[in-house]
Amino acid sequence: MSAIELSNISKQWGDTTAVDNISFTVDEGTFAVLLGPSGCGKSTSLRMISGLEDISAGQLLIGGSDMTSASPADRNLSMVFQNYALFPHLNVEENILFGLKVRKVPSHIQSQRLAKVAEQVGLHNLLDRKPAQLSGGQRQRVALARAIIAENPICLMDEPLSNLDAKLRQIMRVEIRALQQRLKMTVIYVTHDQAEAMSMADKVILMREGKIEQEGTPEELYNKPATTFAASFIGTPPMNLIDPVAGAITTPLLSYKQDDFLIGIRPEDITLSNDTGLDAELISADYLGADTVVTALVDKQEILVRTPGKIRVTEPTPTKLQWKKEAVHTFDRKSGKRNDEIEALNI
Ligand SMILES: Nc1ncnc2c1ncn2[C@@H]1O[C@H](COP(=O)(O)OP(=O)(O)OP(=O)(O)O)[C@@H](O)[C@H]1O
Repeated sequence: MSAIELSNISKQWGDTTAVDNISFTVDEGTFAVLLGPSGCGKSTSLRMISGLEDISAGQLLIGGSDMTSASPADRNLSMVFQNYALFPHLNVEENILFGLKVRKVPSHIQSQRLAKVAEQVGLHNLLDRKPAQLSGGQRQRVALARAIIAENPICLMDEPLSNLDAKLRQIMRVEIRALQQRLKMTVIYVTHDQAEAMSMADKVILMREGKIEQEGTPEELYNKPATTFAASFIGTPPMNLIDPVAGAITTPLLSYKQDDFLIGIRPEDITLSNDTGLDAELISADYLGADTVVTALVDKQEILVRTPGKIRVTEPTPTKLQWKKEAVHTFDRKSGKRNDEIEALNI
């Protein structure tokens, strides 16, 4: 039985359809990420699961029970928000215990759980502090502690790391994932950051304009993007989408019906060569430390190549691009859908 099951869920505001007939399941103990660009309906979907927003159509099951119209309190979910929603006048301990006090949980149980949770999230030395006396990461931990202490099996998180700097975000990603695995929580986590989704998720649900574009493991989305949208949303830099018949690309990249297809090749799957390959011109380089992302021009199409070490490009430099046949993805030009029937050729 799935922990959460959405069937044909929609959200309508007047003429606006924010969420359009989506269905997915999240198994117990799974870390699921709702991923997609701004405005695609991630937060609305999460808020419908939490009960903070009504469901316009469809059915929501939590632990097998119909919760489509249940009140938020009856759903037994915890929630962590982007702004943490801490009470400024309460100290860390009072913030963490707030929900248990409201529910009149006996005080000896409150103390036991507080000691355990404060240790788990590393707040045991800061229980007397007010939120204003904490760093961003510490505030985030208080919000997490408050969600965990409720001991609800399911936790919903809406962009919980977006107020933190890049370094702390990376640390907290690892912490949240480790905590989720240790406590065997079921998590649904909203983000627009594909790197966050790739590093944390068991299952990614990629949304676009209120619909689900693709769902699967991070590896599935990376290795077999179902559409050009998924291909260009996952990966940094994203997959190159190349028009094989534009301008001077006369090399036969595809075996037939070339003009119906686009080919996709990830920057990390292309190598630069002096001998053989597709003629190109290097026009710029972006040095990242361990590697360099160079921009190569083939006719008028820019193709990004991730190459090890440091490369400098001071003037347009001729080169050749090579890739393996297995690295080529093919997509229908009109629908944008992946089509593995098309045979790509080696370069
Ligand atoms: N209360 C509302 N009334 C009308 N439209 C709304 C309301 N809330 C959200 N929307 C619209 O619904 C769509 C989805 O919004 P939602 O906040 O779910 O997107 P999101 O993917 O979470 O975006 P972001 O990453 O920017 O938070 C957007 O077009 C938004 O403008």
